[in-house]
Amino acid sequence: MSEQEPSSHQRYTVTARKSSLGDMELFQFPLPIIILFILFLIFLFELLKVFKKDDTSQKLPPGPRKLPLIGNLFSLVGSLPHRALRDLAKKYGGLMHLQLGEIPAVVVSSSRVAKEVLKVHDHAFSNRPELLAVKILMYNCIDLAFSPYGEYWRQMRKICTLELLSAKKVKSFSSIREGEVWHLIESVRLTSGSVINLSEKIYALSNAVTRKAVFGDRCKDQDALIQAIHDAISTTGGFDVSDLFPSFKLLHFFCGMRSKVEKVHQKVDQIFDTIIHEREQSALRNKKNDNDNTGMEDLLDDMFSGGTDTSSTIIEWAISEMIRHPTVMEKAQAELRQALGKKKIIYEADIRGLSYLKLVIKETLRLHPASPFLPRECREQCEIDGYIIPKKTRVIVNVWAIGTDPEYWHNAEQFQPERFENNSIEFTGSNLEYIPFGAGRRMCPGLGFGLANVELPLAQLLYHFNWNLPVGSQPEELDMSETFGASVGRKYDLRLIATPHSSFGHLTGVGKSSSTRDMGLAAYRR
Ligand code: HEM
Repeated sequence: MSEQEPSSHQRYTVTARKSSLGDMELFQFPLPIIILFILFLIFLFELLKVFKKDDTSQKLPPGPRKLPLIGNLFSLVGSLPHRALRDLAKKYGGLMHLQLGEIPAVVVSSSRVAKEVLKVHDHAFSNRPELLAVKILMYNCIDLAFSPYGEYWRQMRKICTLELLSAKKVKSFSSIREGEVWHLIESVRLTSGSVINLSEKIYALSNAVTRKAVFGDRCKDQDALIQAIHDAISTTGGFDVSDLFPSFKLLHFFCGMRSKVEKVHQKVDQIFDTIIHEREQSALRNKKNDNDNTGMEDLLDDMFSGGTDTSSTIIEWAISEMIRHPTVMEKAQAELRQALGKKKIIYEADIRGLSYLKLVIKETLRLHPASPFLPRECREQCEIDGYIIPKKTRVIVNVWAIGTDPEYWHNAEQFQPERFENNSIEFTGSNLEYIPFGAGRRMCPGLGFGLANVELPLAQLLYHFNWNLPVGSQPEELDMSETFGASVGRKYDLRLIATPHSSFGHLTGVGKSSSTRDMGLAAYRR
């Protein structure tokens, strides 16, 4: 051993002395610095976990880098979710992985991947995500739209498609639609050239049709119920704090979502109680009279909440687009006025053969799908495009992004109904580049009813009136901003001036003379 080298005993003593010196120095740091240091270590640890996860889960679809706790939520700030997700998809592709708060999600933004999800692996993606608002409002998700995939859902769906929403049933409501549209036309005509809030009128029409189809004239609280359903729907967009951080119960409390939904639920619940009571009484009376005409109707209550907002939203967007594209409006009006001549009363059968009107509706549904997302959840681990989608991943099919994908659509964001001329693209779920009603097992069963609620009002509004913006506004100035909920509607109400079409002299005076008016309504009540 050389003189300079310490003995093993000396080495031990030096080390021990160093470490005891270190301890002393540590305890000399002020407490806040130590706390900050510990917090920093925790943050670092979390960050490493995220990177490590990214390393080990290479088979997840690509996506932007996730931050601890909030994941990719910051990427959604600043624009509406369907637009923000489309912009992200431009960078990361048609299948993208995101972490939305606590929720792992994949976003589908191309028709090719949509085909994989909604057709090839439809079975694996046929669940719905569990949303707080839906859980509270729909008595723990027992409704058709949000019930988990399984036997219960299958039975409900069968009854609904075969009995409640069959073509025969939809047709049986035609006199309700015809009568209510007559009321709308009358009320617009009476505004005689002043600016009207057309959004309100269209919404009231959809409510009235829904209300009458569901309750007839029996429910006392119809208006309150429809309003409550509207409020309820606005809470089910799926991007609320409570849906992105389901286990942070305290956060739900502070954000007020739970109490808001519970209030709406209480209102709906009270009204349903009254309806059930009334129906029990009526069933008893029917039983006494040996008259069994009850049956399916109770299920309708649950079903029709989907019908009101969607139909009115589509009519609003169709007219907005036509205001911005006057040549389209003129073409649609010319078709109607040519086909209907000078008919006073218009029935659904009269507009069945109109082709341009259908193109206008199709194009509106492409640019403004009432539901911009199909909300799904993965029931079992699945492989798509070589990537793994773990079980329970939330799946967001961006219907709007797919419908405006420039790879499939020429001038994708322009309103051109002619694009549907001479091609076989339909919204029945077989063309995956165009899915406003969804596709696969959970596709919308209310397609027929929904379209019937759009076609007749739109046709009559165009047939009877010419439409203009308030004086001084140019068509291209019409604000087309959107607002996000379960459906994407206009942010600002549509205010227009209606001028009765000049060649309809027969309409002038209708309404002033009650006998003419009654004649019209009687025709609908045939
Ligand atoms: C024209 C208006 C409508 C549009 C654009 C529309 C759109 C949609 C969409 C995109 C879905 C999700 C489909 C999927 O996940 O693949 C859906 C589901 C559904 N829609 Fe509609 N809908 C409309 C009208 C209606 C009407 C009038 C009703 C009922 C009277 C209705 C009842 C339902 C139900 C019950 C579901 C859930 C089906 C299930 O999960 O099995 N919809 N709708």
